[in-house]
Amino acid sequence: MAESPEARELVYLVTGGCGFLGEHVVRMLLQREPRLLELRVFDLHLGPWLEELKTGPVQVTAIQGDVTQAHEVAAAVAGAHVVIHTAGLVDVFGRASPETIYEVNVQGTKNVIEACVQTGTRFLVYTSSMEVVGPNIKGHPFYRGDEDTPYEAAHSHPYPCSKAQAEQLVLEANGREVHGGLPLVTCALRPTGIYGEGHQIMRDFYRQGLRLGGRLFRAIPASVEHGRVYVGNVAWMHVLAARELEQRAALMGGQVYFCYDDSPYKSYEDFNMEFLGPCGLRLVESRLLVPYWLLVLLAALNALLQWLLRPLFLYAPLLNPYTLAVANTTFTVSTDKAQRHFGYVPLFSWEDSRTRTIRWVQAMEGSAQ
Ligand SMILES: NC(=O)c1ccc[n+]([C@@H]2O[C@H](COP(=O)([O-])OP(=O)(O)OC[C@H]3O[C@@H](n4cnc5c(N)ncnc54)[C@H](O)[C@@H]3O)[C@@H](O)[C@H]2O)c1
Ligand SMILES: CC(C)CCC[C@@H](C)[C@H]1CC[C@H]2[C@@H]3[C@H](O)C=C4C[C@@H](O)CC[C@]4(C)[C@H]3CC[C@]12C
Repeated sequence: MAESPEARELVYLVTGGCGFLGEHVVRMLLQREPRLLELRVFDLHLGPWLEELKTGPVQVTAIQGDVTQAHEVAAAVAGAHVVIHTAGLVDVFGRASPETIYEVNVQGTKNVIEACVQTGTRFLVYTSSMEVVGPNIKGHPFYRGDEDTPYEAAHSHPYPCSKAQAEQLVLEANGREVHGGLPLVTCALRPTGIYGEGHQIMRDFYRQGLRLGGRLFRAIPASVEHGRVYVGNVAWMHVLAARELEQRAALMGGQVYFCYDDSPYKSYEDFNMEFLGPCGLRLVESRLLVPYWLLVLLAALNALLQWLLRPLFLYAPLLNPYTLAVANTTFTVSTDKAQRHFGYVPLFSWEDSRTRTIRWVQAMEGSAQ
């Protein structure tokens, strides 16, 4: 006898659903959550691509809203079974003020939690970050660690500080009584550096390489490992975690999970070359040309210029003391906690992830291909 299709009855809300990760989560939910009845996509800026999703069997509701506005969040959350909170201000380049970063990342997360409590939504998955742990300001390496590896998480930059505070709020909210009397169940997912279709920084590196005549110059020693994870696998992990939170509330509630897959351990630049190489760029060894002390000096100069020029215009290059420290400190994870707790196995192999990302770079406007 053919299996009867599962009833469509669940309402999901994805905050930040039009961002790099958010779009992948939205598309993954539509493909892989058969019980979905309505999908609410909440974002400050709605993408035109949402329109094409509105013709399928799931009701896709686009909500233009701001997570810092408690009433807008509460209205969007009301009646949802599950919230996946990916909205955030990802800024390590000094584009936004520290106050704005806290307002969006911390106050925004408080608003999401309070909305769940007030309206009776029981399941909340939060997109945290590896940066909640490190690299720390002391530059200590974190070499293929897991969720229990001891590490001194000392931060000073507003972005990791805000993500750490928000994650803490989400974990503390686990077990709170929501409207209707049942407990809230929360968990936090911590991606390392996400890559894949739509990754703005990969786009920036590619364009920079084209401007430099097809070359990029190595700044970070090849021996420094930087954790990377494919966006499709991060999205899949969110979908699975959200699905399993109800059945495995006692095990998963209040837990953190690193996001991982089979992407190889490499330096930030060598990893990028896995995609940019096949698209015509090459990485020039430049250790003698650009010694590390010069990079530190350039990064400090960029920070000074940013401060001096701020009254006139925003100068926010990729290289600053913080990004240099992150790129130059080994931080990689090796864990199977998500598999043990909720059956996560990467949906995309490394080969798939690589091929998809290369195709996306090749399709970019102005591509060398
Ligand atoms: N990109 C990475 O490598 C990475 C790694 C680890 C964790 N994360 C986390 O993943 C999440 C998504 O990151 P991303 O890389 O997709 O960033 P992104 O900037 O592409 O997406 C963030 C989305 O949030 C929305 N947003 C921002 N402020 C908002 C507000 N006030 N109200 C409503 N929506 C708002 C933006 O419009 C955007 O669509 C973030 O929480 C980030 O901290 C990202
Ligand atoms: C030294 C320069 C030549 C290279 C600069 C690269 C730099 C812009 C990159 C390196 C590492 C990147 C971060 C890392 O992948 C992880 C995260 C966590 C996530 O929560 C937000 C993005 C962030 C901070 C990446 C930003 C870009 C970084 C610093």
